[in-house]
Amino acid sequence: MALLEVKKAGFSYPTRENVFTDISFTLEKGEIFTILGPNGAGKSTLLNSLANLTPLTTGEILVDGVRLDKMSSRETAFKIAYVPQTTEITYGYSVRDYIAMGRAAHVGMLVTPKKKDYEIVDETIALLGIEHLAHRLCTQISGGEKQQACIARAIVQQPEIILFDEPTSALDYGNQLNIMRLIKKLCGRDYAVIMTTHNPDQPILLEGKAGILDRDGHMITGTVGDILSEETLSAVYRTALHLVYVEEAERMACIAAKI
Ligand SMILES: Nc1ncnc2c1ncn2[C@@H]1O[C@H](COP(=O)(O)OP(=O)(O)OP(=O)(O)O)[C@@H](O)[C@H]1O
Repeated sequence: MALLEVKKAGFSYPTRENVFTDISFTLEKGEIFTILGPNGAGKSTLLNSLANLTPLTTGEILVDGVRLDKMSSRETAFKIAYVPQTTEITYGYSVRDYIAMGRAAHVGMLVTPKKKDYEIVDETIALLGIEHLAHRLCTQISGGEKQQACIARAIVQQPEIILFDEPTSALDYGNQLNIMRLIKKLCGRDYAVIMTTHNPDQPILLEGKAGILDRDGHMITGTVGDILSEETLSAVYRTALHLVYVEEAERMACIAAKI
């Protein structure tokens, strides 16, 4: 039995039918699934369903063989953590206390985290290299720094699957690559990761599985090597793109044609 099984998943909003249809894939511990697709294709909508926030219209999602829509929010929190695209942190918590809130499913909603919980929080702060932010107020940090705090909060939840919605959208280039390295490290620690991105180089760097969602709500899935082609990427982004092997970087790269 797979850790995550998505079977013929489909979703419609009352005002927007078939945002995605007939999506199927599986994910095991330690695997990464990167979702690409143009603006408005339905990537965040799919993640919302995978996070058990919005139920599918058709099909089903199973986690360890249990239907996700039958799980309570606490049961879901033990299995799945979600890092949404934007999080408004309006209260004046310190970054360390905000991250500690990720322990809620373990300690109880209104219970103060214990020493052991703060040890997990501090380990995660060190893992992300954001010690300098720990005692700053969430209301006084930048967008990219908030994104890093949200990622840390998801990790301390100690789920089995982490969903990242464009986790690098607010980050400088160095920190984008740090998050890619962190995601690889998380997979090495047996977390399964699903993330969306607008950067086709990211699935190439991460390897593993990928899905390309098109404007009609259809998704092709497979290994990165199998499904990322110049034809598919150029069609999805409606622009000429090349996949070239870069000797110095020892990898393929997605390069836009001259503009
Ligand atoms: N609450 C809603 N009600 C109706 N339609 C919605 C709602 N939220 C999103 N949509 C529409 O559903 C489609 C998919 O939106 P979604 O945010 O999932 O796309 P996305 O692939 O994540 O886009 P982006 O890359 O721009 O973040 C879009 O056409 C969007 O306008």
